[in-house]
Amino acid sequence: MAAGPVSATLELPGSKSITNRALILAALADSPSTLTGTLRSRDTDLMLAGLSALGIGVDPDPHDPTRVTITPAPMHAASIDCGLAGTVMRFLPPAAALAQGTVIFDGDEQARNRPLSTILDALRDLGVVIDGDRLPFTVRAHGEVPGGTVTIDASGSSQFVSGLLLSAARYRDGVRVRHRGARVPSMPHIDMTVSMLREAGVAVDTDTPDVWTVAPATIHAVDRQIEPDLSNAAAFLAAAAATGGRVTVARWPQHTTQPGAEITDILADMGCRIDYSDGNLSVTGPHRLSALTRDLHDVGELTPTIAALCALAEGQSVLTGIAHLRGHETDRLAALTTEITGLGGVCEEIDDGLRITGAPLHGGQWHSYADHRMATAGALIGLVVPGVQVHDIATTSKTLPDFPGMWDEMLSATVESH
Ligand SMILES: O=C(O)C1=C[C@@H](OP(=O)(O)O)[C@@H](O)[C@H](O)C1
Ligand SMILES: C=C(OP(=O)(O)O)C(=O)O
Repeated sequence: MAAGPVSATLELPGSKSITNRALILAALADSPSTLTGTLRSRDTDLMLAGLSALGIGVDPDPHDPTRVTITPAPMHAASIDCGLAGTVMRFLPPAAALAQGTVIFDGDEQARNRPLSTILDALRDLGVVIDGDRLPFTVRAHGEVPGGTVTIDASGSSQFVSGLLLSAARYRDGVRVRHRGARVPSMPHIDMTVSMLREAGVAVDTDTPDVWTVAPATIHAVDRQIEPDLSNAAAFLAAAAATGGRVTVARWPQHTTQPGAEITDILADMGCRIDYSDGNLSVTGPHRLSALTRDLHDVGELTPTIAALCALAEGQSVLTGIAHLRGHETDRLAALTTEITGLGGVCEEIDDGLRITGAPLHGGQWHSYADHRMATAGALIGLVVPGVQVHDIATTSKTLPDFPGMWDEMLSATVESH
């Protein structure tokens, strides 16, 4: 529990989404790249380990592990652990298809349920030989991929499109991806992919909606400074919202492709005040949070944080556009419903989202389902509800290994300021 309204200033480590894109692009580039401020967490370390297993040079600075030099090299046979990371299981196979040899992919037991066949079928259509439709699967690579046009239904995950585009310039004929189906979620994450490809000198045609075309091209090395992870920042900003306190996140980018930036708009809708000055973003929580009715289709990964706040808000919230969260780290709609209800809250699953009505909550167990964002959502509720026990808080190491330390730091800064 927080001793009162939280009051803290924090620095967040690098963005998971930018780090894992930058690593793939650096591995496929024409010369070495140095990435500064990379996220070092389970998801990004699995990406580093996967690239290294394929033969790519991976050299963290011994004095600063967030500064990593990636040296492209011919890729060879390897065994790769994807853990539970969507960005590894969907971004690495298209790159591994350019190796010379057999590449075996596996991951956590729970990762075997995550949707994957869409991108594996797409790779088959582009000329890659793959055994299997989900983890574990094997890519039988022979150094070249023909490429071409492929039609997929990406309504289950934007990462199917991003994964194909990131390696497309290295395929013989490039790649044109056409989406056919219900709308693609997390579209800003695809825009992030396109923008990073363009920064690496790769032309991407996005003139036709739901069609992305990458011509064969050299991927140029880019030395990047990775921005702080704004989706991870969201949990800390939400702490200000939940307690009526004030949290400042330093180095908040003025312009960003990270969808997590939308948290400010969402918190403002719930009654928070947002201030931005000199690169610092501050959120001040209201006395009582207002309910929220919102389509979260573009920012699905913020859902656990927002749902936790809705459980604490006054009135009925309706979160829509997030049916695809059933294929995230866990079925997040079911998990949030079970855990919020377990603390006496009112939460029900609807077709494409959640309906949550603010109600007095009581203490109890909050299960994390190996999902980093479920764990942080439980911690958030535990700030204002006595006796909430979050199981397996260590699962936050997926994208923020020091979450428990940073959370404690935020709370101790709060006590000092009272
Ligand atoms: O490309 C990315 O970096 C991501 C895309 C989104 O995936 P979905 O489109 O599967 O939601 C997001 O939820 C995930 O956390 C990261
Ligand atoms: C959905 C998420 O992760 P992944 O990259 O594993 O899909 C997430 O971080 O909320």
